[in-house]
Amino acid sequence: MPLRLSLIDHILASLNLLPSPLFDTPLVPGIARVLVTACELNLFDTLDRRSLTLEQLAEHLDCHPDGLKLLLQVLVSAGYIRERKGRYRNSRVARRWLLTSSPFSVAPYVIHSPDIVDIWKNLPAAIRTHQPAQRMPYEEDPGDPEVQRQLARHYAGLASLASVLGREVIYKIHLPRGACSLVDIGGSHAAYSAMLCRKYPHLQATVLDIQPGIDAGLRTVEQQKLNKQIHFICTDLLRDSFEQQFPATFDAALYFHIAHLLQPEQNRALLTKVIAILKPGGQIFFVDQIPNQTRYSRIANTMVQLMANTMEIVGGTCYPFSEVKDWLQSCGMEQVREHRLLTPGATLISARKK
Ligand SMILES: C[S@@+](CC[C@H](N)C(=O)[O-])C[C@H]1O[C@@H](n2cnc3c(N)ncnc32)[C@H](O)[C@@H]1O
Repeated sequence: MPLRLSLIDHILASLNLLPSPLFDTPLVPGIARVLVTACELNLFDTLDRRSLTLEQLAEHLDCHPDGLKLLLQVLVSAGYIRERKGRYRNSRVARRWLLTSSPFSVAPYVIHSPDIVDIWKNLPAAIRTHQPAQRMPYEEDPGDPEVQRQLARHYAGLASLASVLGREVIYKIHLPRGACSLVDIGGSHAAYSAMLCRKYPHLQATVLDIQPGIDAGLRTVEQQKLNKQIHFICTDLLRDSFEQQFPATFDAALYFHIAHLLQPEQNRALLTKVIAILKPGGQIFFVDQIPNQTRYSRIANTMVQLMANTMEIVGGTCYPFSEVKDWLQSCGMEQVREHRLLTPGATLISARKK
């Protein structure tokens, strides 16, 4: 965790004797920038399974030792690096969450996070006007090399998030016996489809997305050798008709992290199209940041609140369970259930077509 308070810090802060707002800024954004820099330098992978002296590490990373030492001091204070007798090694947190070799690595999401921070420069405008202050990255010109780099960071970040959240979500998804077809709405990197295809080896998944998302998904499919099970269709979810393209034959649909991008009427319209291509008895699985889900996790609530602020800037928001349930029921779904997840900030909702 970036801010690790000592007992004395904690007591003084709870007595309101410390200027706590100065921890939130500039201290936390400063630690965040240090962490992003360390990931971009590949510092944690360089320390994988070994400890190095400052000079050795500086040589590997092509850095000046005096500059690197300042970065390392913050990483040690923040708990990402340990230092003993002049040698540096990864902490437990870094080994589990930041190493490329770890199945739980969120390093690509850390590297993508400055793109999210950049959106927040438009927060005052969005708060004042309650209108989108900038476009979603998907609406930018995909031919622009800077947009291509940003989207590549975005999809890599989302795929790494899937490696953490996906295990829990996929464990909770139970497809009916004999289910063989899945449609993954805006599934891009295809990481969730890939996990479900491994859980259900007879499943055929169809991922619908724009071309840059599909390019990310094709890399997943190639790495995991799932090209016989996962297929892609380039489509505009909002504008294109589904029924002409697909017969109503899907056993299940994933609607993961799509709702927060859209306005309520757009969600209703898209869900209507998705549900129309499900078989009777077919299931939809919906994952998103749902407000007010937990009283016990302040982190989870703050993450959802920040996501709602971020989405407000680009024309979306986070929706409560009652609203999602209403959309699903009005589109002909029943048995709408929410499933709490341990991973903070996400909720799974499932429903069945009548
Ligand atoms: C927030 S991402 C979610 C990706 C994935 N489902 C997940 O949970 O990680 C939203 C996805 O919707 C796709 N998308 C956004 N607008 C779209 C549109 N109009 N047509 C097709 N795909 C779209 C994006 O490319 C992206 O893959």
